Amino acid sequence: MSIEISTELGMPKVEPTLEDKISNITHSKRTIQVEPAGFLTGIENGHKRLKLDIPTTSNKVDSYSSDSDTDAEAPDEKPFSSLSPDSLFDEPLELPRSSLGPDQDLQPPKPCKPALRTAPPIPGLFFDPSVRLSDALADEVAKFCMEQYFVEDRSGKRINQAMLFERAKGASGSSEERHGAATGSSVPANAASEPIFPTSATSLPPPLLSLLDSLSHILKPTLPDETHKLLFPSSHPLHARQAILNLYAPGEGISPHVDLLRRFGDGIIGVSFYGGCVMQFERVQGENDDAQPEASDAPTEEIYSVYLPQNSIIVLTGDARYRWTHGIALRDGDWVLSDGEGKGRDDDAVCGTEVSPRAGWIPRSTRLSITFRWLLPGADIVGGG
Ligand SMILES: O=C(O)CCC(=O)C(=O)O
Ligand SMILES: [Fe+2]
Repeated sequence: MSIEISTELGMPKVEPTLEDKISNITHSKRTIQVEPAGFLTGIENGHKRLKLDIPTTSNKVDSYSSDSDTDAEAPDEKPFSSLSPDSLFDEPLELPRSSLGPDQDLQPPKPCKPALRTAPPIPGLFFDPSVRLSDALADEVAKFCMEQYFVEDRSGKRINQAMLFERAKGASGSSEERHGAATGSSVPANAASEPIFPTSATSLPPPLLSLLDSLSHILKPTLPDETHKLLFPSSHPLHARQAILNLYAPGEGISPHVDLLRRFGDGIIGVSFYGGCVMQFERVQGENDDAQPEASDAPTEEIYSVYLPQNSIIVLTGDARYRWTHGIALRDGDWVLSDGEGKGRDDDAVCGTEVSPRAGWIPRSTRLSITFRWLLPGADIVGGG
């Protein structure tokens, strides 16, 4: 079953519940699938899945051909083809806009500042382009996700987002149960006002659990101990994880956002599959200043762009998670500093009509991302009214 949902992209000040999102959205674009793993009561079947078919603007030409460029009510609709409804801004933000037009697909946006290939100096952001999943593991995980979640629905629409949940260990019910296949019937039409998660299935599917296991090993030597512990606690974790899977066609992206403050905790892991893209980080002005108690040394720039190659891993904690937005511009490709360049030096980038000879245009291909986040207490109580 499909449910039409829509969202105002002018973001609400009060964080919406899933029910709010289902009932209030008006401009959204993603066809999403929710794979519940059960921490709400009320639904018997552990394999229900919810598809939310959202009016799409995934066609990049459409997104630029509209004459509503100055439409103040939907300022963020055009530059991005996708918006995770689970990752809304806490405040509206002015979005960067690509200068690409429908006939300029392979033209770089100008003025242009090529993206870095290494981590920018944002506290709490960990990224090392040489630390990657093996091709074999990446292929296995991506293949599983594609076959399991990114199928066409009955109307032929491509699903491009799936959310998977686990249950916190120690919560009532068996924490050891596993569920893999996302098969079964859809939720009832009034799902938005009912608990949508079953009680039986309680964990992420095995390929994602082994991905987490590998990530723990791969990241161990590169992360500070406390960051590694935050992401991969050795004893039972306090919180349940959510995995959000996003599939991007070339030209698609995600609006700059801070992952919901009251729904997700600190410590976010993002993995890129199939293709790379540039992720842009922009310091949040003012609004989230009290989200985290400790202040940090201010980086010199307000905006950084970083190229995330295939099979790479990025970790956001602290400031990077709470005080900086992340987003992916709607573009067919990205200007990226050449290999060996971009060690975080400001003078590597050239702006204006010239682009640094040390930068190259990397066309986008299909990209799958898997993002792991901790669900905060109460974040599982969605849609129950
Ligand atoms: O695709 C990505 O890497 C980012 C996804 C994201 O930020 C989100 O779903 O909140
Ligand atoms: Fe996000």
